[in-house]
Amino acid sequence: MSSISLGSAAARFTDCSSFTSLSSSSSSWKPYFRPGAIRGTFRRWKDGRRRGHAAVASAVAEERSPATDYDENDWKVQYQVDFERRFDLPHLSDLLPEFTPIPSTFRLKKRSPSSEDYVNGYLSREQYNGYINNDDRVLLKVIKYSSPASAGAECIDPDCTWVEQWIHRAGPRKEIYFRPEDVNAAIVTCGGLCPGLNDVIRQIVITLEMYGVKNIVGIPHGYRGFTKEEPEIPLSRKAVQTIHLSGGSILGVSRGGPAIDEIVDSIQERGINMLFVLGGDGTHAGANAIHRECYRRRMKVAVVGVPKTIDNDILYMDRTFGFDTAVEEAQRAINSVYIEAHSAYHGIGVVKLMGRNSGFIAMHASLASGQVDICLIPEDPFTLHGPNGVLRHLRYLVQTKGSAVVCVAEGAGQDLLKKANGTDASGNKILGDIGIHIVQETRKYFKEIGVAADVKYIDPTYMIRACRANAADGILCTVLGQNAVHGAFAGFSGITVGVVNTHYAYFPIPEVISHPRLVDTNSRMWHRCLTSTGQPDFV
Ligand SMILES: Nc1ncnc2c1ncn2[C@@H]1O[C@H](COP(=O)(O)OP(=O)(O)OP(=O)(O)O)[C@@H](O)[C@H]1O
Ligand SMILES: O=P(O)(O)OC[C@H]1O[C@](O)(CO)[C@@H](O)[C@@H]1O
Ligand SMILES: [Mg+2]
Repeated sequence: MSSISLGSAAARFTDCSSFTSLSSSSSSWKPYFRPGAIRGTFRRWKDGRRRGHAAVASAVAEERSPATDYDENDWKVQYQVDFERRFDLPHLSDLLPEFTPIPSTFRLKKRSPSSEDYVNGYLSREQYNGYINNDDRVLLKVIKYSSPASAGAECIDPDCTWVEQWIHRAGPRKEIYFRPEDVNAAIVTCGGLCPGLNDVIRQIVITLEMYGVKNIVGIPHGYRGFTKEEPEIPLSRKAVQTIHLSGGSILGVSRGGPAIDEIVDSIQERGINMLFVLGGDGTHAGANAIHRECYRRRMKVAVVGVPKTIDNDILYMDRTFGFDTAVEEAQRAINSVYIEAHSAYHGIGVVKLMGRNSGFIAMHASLASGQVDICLIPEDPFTLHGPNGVLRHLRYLVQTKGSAVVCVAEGAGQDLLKKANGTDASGNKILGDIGIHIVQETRKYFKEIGVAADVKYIDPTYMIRACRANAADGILCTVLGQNAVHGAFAGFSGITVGVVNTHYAYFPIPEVISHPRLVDTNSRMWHRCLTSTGQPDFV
């Protein structure tokens, strides 16, 4: 375990000279958040003291005015503080305030800065090397609603139609909380496979080495690798140089595994002080529990996640790595099933795609291919039988167009299947096979009505997941991997990294896994998909 000294948490927050109080400008602005407003609570109050947002929050909770600056606008402060508190990042110096940071060892420029490169104790702009300030924010959301009613719960003020939300920007900080020579970094990949896992592993290793880290290991087969018998896998730039050229994870994956206590015991015994966790919602729940247990034991361990899921079901992010590749591969399967169906007499092609809770892959692949007549997702219930059912529409399609293609997400229509399939080792519900069910019911239905139908079925799910990342995902993985390392060196723990409005941001883990991100069936995108397929309502 490393043990450099860290400074007070306040050292993380920088100059506040540009802060404008909320009330001083409140008459001229409507938004809940505006650039700088979120940062405001970290800054100087009217009494000249600096306080963090926690002080504002407790003052608001006690119905005191936190500072005269905030007097007239309690609802704004409350909402702002709530939002800001939710998205504030846990930092090791919150736990161990005695530690002070050191200048970053991550340099993009060849030349190290000399004393002339510093102005008032800070690196001059030229020497800044693209470092990110802890006060920098990325726009999560800005919406100008047409009426307060359509803004809904996001606007507390009855007149408000404007919502802005800002979150922490990812990237290298000019001060770091670990000496590279003290770092023992470990990487673990959990859950199911996903295109790009090797790309992220590779980039984490490369970036760690750029900071000067020598001790990097991989934990084999997910959290299961934290048992005593499992030896670590040594990692270096040389070892990972070409791993991104194939799919899967060189470390292996698994579901289930040891209890959090046992994992943290193992982290302690192995002396790991930076843990990079690649996985989905379950993995992140585990990562957060590990972070909290390390915190409880006062262990200086930075736990940083990188969300992995082809399902794209993580909140707030533009997309998760692997999703783009999955959509591209899914299109190939749709094209094959289309050709089969189109070439047969009264051909019906059914393709099942992944998507446990969320139909993003099915929706996007249907939109991309333009060959799908019926897209079925978990978020939009449907019936197979009856006058408004899928089967009646299939009959109409084969009799008018000659063929039809159905694209179904694996989590769709689970209410139509027999219940109680149990759970997997991680506690996830085992889904019934909706693809097979649709095929069987279609064959039965056409036989019963005496209309010929040639039903073909493709289940490409594991082929899609085992692919190597495409170019877009390759870039995403690279940037996420780098930012994961920057986050750990910056001293954050219990965080994860994602792309938001094309910028990269850090999130506290609980915020992104509070529930799965779902396709909004009132969204324009789902309506576009329905326009493209031409399917009616199936209820
Ligand atoms: N709530 C939880 N708390 C602690 N650990 C968890 C929790 N949920 C899952 N895990 C652990 O996280 C690991 C991965 O979980 P899971 O199998 O659900 O995959 P996932 O990360 O959600 O990825 P995928 O997208 O492939 O489903 C498992 O080892 C599991 O034991
Ligand atoms: O068969 P496995 O490995 O349990 O994984 C299946 C699950 O993994 C995912 O791809 C990712 O969560 C889901 O869509 C799917 O239900
Ligand atoms: Mg999951």
